[in-house]
Formats: sequence, structure tokens, C-alpha cells
Amino acid sequence: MTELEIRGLRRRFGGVAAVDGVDLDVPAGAVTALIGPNGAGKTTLFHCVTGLDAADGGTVTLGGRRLSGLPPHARARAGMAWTFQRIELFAGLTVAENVRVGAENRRGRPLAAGLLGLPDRRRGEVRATVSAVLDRLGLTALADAPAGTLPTGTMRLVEVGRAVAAEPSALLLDEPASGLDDDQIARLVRVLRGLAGDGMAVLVVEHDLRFVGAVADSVRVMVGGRIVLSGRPDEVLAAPLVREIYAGEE
Ligand SMILES: Nc1ncnc2c1ncn2[C@@H]1O[C@H](COP(=O)(O)OP(=O)(O)OP(=O)(O)O)[C@@H](O)[C@H]1O
Repeated sequence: MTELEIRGLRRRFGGVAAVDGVDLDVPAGAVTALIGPNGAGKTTLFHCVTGLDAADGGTVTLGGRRLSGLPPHARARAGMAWTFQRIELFAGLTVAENVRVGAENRRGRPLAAGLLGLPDRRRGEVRATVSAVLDRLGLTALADAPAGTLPTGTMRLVEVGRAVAAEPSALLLDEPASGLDDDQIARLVRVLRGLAGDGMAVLVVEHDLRFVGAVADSVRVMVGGRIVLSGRPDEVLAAPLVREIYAGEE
């Protein structure tokens, strides 16, 4: 079942059609990967889907609800969570506190409720979510470490944790494997496969093809603002076009 549906999405910057009429279905219960060369329009697409940038045309639908035109916080409340290429953690907060921000931001639970003080039962729920997410990401031992002091790969995992703690129906990750060591990549693959197994719709934009091959159920290739190829990872990653795009990177 398609959880996140993108239809005819367009975004121009002057003469450049950065996203040029993209249709993309991101099904629940699967990991979908979006790959392509630098400048293909992947990040622009991502920003238009999350509402950080305004598309010039097309629609974004989540669980049957049309989100086009809504600001990012409304899309988050509707069940979308994401991380960006640039890490955006609260550096002065601990790992657990960063993840708690995500848990308090769950669907239908605006952040203000967290600031105003949660009723005991909800506070308990938030604590349980934070602890489950830390455990899932292998971050329990670092729960009290200030996020700003961590190596890049670990910070990225904390960001994924914060997004996951919001219990989204669709999770979008822009280059989540960047800066991760091999163990962390293996951990991230397990985490994302587990989330998809629980029914989440996961979309990753990624350059690391080994990671894509290990994590994705299906792969889309974007070139010049359009999706030019899609299929199973083994088929797509072996395609001459993809070999050509990524030549010299392996
Ligand atoms: N704010 C902007 N203003 C003008 N042009 C932009 C802007 N953002 C992106 N572009 C252009 O849109 C095109 C797509 O860029 P985008 O960053 O989306 O590609 P990408 O596939 O994410 O690349 P990368 O893999 O390097 O992140 C490029 O030609 C880029 O120069």
C-alpha cells in the first residue's frame, strides 16, 4: 500500500528544472532508495516533499491526506519525519533529550504539550519510547552524553533516533549513511529494515551504493530532475547507467 504518494512534482530555479515532474510511490512496509548524480534534484525533491521548499506544481499525499502547500510542522503532525544532509541536533542537549524532542513531537502532539508538562501517563509513554529508540539504535550507553560532542556518524544515528521517536508513518532520510563507520552502517540497515518490517514507509536518498543494496527493497534513479529508472536493487545497481554515474566511486 502506498503511504507517501508524489505526483507530478515540479520545482524550477530560474532556468533549471531541478525537479521536473516526478511521480514516486513510497509504500508502507518497505525501504525505497533514491539515487542519482550530484545535482540530479534529489535534495530539492526531498525539501518539496517535507514542505521546506515550495513546489511549483504537483501533489504530495500521505496516508491518503493531501499535504501540498502545508508547512513542515503540519506535515510532521500528519505523520512524516525526516533528517537532512546537514546534521541539525540540539548540540547542548544530551542524546536522550534530543530523542525525547522527537517522542514529544509525535503525531497530534505538538511540542507545546511537552513544554507545558505532560500528564504522568504520557510522560511515562515518552520515557518508554525514548528508551526503546535508544536501544534500537545502540545508543543507550550514550544517553547522557551531550550530542554536540559526538563523532559525526553517531550524531547522524541520534538524528535518525529523534525522527523515529516521532513514530512517523513515513520516514525520509537524506544521506543517512554519510560519516558512519561499517558497524554503524550495519546497525542502520538493521534499524531501517526493522522499521519497514513494522509497517513504516521509508525513503532514503543515498550515495553509498553498498548501503542502498543492503537496505532497499526498491531503487529509483533520478537524473536531471526526473526518475529515469526504477526496480529491484540488484537490477538497478547493475544497470549500465548506474555503473556509469557511480564509476570511480567504488
Ligand atoms: N536554492 C537554489 N537555487 C538555485 N538553484 C538550486 C537551488 N537548489 C538547488 N538548485 C539547483 O537544482 C539542481 C538540483 O540540485 P539538488 O541539490 O536538488 O541535487 P541533488 O541531487 O540533491 O545533488 P547532491 O547529490 O549533490 O545533493 C542543481 O542544478 C542545483 O544547482
